[in-house]
Amino acid sequence: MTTRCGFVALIGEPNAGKSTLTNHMVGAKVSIVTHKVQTTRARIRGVALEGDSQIVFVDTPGLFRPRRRLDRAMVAAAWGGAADADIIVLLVEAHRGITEGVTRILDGLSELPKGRKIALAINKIDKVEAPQLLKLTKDLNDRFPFSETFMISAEKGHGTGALRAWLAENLPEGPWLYPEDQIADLPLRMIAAEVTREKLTLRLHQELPYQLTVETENWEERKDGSARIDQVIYVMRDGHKGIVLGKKGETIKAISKLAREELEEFLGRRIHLFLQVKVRPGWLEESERYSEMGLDFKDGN
Ligand SMILES: Nc1nc2c(ncn2[C@@H]2O[C@H](COP(=O)(O)OP(=O)(O)OP(=O)(O)O)[C@@H](O)[C@H]2O)c(=O)[nH]1
Repeated sequence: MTTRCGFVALIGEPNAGKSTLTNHMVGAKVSIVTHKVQTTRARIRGVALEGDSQIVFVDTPGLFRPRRRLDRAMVAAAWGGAADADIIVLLVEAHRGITEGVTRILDGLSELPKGRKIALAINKIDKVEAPQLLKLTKDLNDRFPFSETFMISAEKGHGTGALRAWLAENLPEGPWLYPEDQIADLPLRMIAAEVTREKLTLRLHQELPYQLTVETENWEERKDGSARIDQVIYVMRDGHKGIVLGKKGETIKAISKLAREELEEFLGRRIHLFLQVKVRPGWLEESERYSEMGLDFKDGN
């Protein structure tokens, strides 16, 4: 049997639907989907199997205009991820069309070395009528020579099968990166951290959630079928620690409960979740943290 395997980078503006598409393709909730933009901080991968192909999805952070240093690292990571991938898929929102952000991404694509397959996926087609969709398809293809165009609804699953099949056929021949029986376990620690970060984000609406990170430090399988998961929530300042903990620890308790419930549902078994809050001043500026968060595409592959 000839196997195929490779990386597929999903790029697009914030909210284009990259996480939704990854989740749909992989069939598990690997990255969080919220209405807030720029939630995808870590480089979360999902692995999909299609026939003899193993498709490793790279869910890049949004390509937006960088401000702080971390933002710049994210944009660089997104382009780095795209440049290293075997196939790039640009997601454009059907109803928003060619925005300034899309124009910037098209310019960026033109600067990448030639020869790589770059597909266009027009997403959220459920929001537009056919004539508008056809015009956008033509306009985008006039601007960039895409290998292929797909019209999809990541949320409803329309057209995603065709995209997946095309990706599977176009990846390079080679051995699978992940043994079949390990695929399910692969991103679990990351998923668990993302679930907790999602609950924190939803609970603490202000600026704060963007200034914290969650790491799964320990994962212990227990004989009774349950699992113990230890996580650390890193914040920037002592004051933030107080906010995350809440009065008499009420906030962290509520977050822990919500995260545990979602994990139990996702994993289908009992979970003992232990959260700790630690202050790590200036982590936003610590460059070594970026690679730990998976922001350097070349690290840890
Ligand atoms: N109507 C419609 N909504 C969609 C579709 N795909 C995604 N969405 C919605 O669009 C929003 C953004 O989707 P995400 O998957 O979080 O977008 P993203 O590109 O990962 O965003 P960032 O992580 O911020 O870069 C969510 O509210 C999704 O439910 C679609 O096909 N149709």
